[in-house]
Amino acid sequence: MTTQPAYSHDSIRAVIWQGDHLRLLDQRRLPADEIWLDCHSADEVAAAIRDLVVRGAPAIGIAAAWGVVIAAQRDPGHLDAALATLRAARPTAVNLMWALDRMKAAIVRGADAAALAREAQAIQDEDLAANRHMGELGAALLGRGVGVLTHCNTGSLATAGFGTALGVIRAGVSAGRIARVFAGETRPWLQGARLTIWELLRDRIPATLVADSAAAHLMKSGDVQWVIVGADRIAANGDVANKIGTYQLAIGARHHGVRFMVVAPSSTVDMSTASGADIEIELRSPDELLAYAGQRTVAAGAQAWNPVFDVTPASLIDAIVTERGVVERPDAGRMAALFGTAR
Ligand SMILES: CSC[C@H]1O[C@H](OP(=O)(O)O)[C@H](O)[C@@H]1O
Repeated sequence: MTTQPAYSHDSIRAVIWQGDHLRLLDQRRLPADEIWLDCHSADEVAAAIRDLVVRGAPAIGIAAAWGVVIAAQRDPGHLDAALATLRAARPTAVNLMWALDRMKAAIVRGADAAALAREAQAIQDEDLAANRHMGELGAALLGRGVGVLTHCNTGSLATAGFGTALGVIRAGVSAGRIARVFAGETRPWLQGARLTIWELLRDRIPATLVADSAAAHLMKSGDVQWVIVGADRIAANGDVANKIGTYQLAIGARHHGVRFMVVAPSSTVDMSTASGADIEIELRSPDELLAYAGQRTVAAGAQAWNPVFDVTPASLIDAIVTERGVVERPDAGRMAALFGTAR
């Protein structure tokens, strides 16, 4: 008798091509409401990326690729303008630029709207396959019965499905390697509290929410052996830009002897960026900090600084897991051995 896992793994699809427009699960409204937003132009797709209707590095690259298809169907004379608008939507996640470069290369080869749709579908399908493979590779590193802490949301909502760091967690739970999952709430936008917990509950994977500020205390307790996170851009020397708060998790992990894993497809690796110092960090509106659920929580007149990513130096990372393989103790030489010297 085979035992079926109690979880469905990747039943969530947040980016759905409808043949002539793009349907996005509105991540601003989760978990309270499951509302879909239809985009009928590249401008609408760019706005959806900018406003975090769709977010997560691979997912915004996939959405942007479909945005190019919409432009090719409706306004083929202005494809360069559509590419530029989509490219400007968010600055840090390199998957966006990677996907648009790939669509641009297809345009240069003479692709029509139908051929561009095949390219966008390939980008989406390859991401799902990469996630499944990374899940196996990452889970194999874990040991047995471990506790893990993750940050932000790196699951089906952030990708074509299954997820990057959350894919490793799904695979690790399936294989019986993970005993406990903790998710940081991920202030200020609460991707961990709102999205990761929602995804894990749908898969019937028990998870415990912790305040971001509880992470060091949790590591000290001994309940966590691995921190597992995603990435928005990985530089040639192995430095990793990821959701704000990742850097302090890596510092805490090293201090407490907790291992630190980054999981991302090769589309997140940017060998043309030498180090994390060269990565543009997105600054978002102070209002994301000054208000909560639409209600102002900070005294009028206060200022706020809201960088939404930080850079974890390669020296604090034990393993970078990609679909091409694992880079342990990453540095420029080990990265070049797997990814070459430039993309
Ligand atoms: C699967 S990568 C997800 C990645 O994207 C997040 O950022 P955001 O929610 O602002 O798009 C975060 O950095 C995650 O690690």
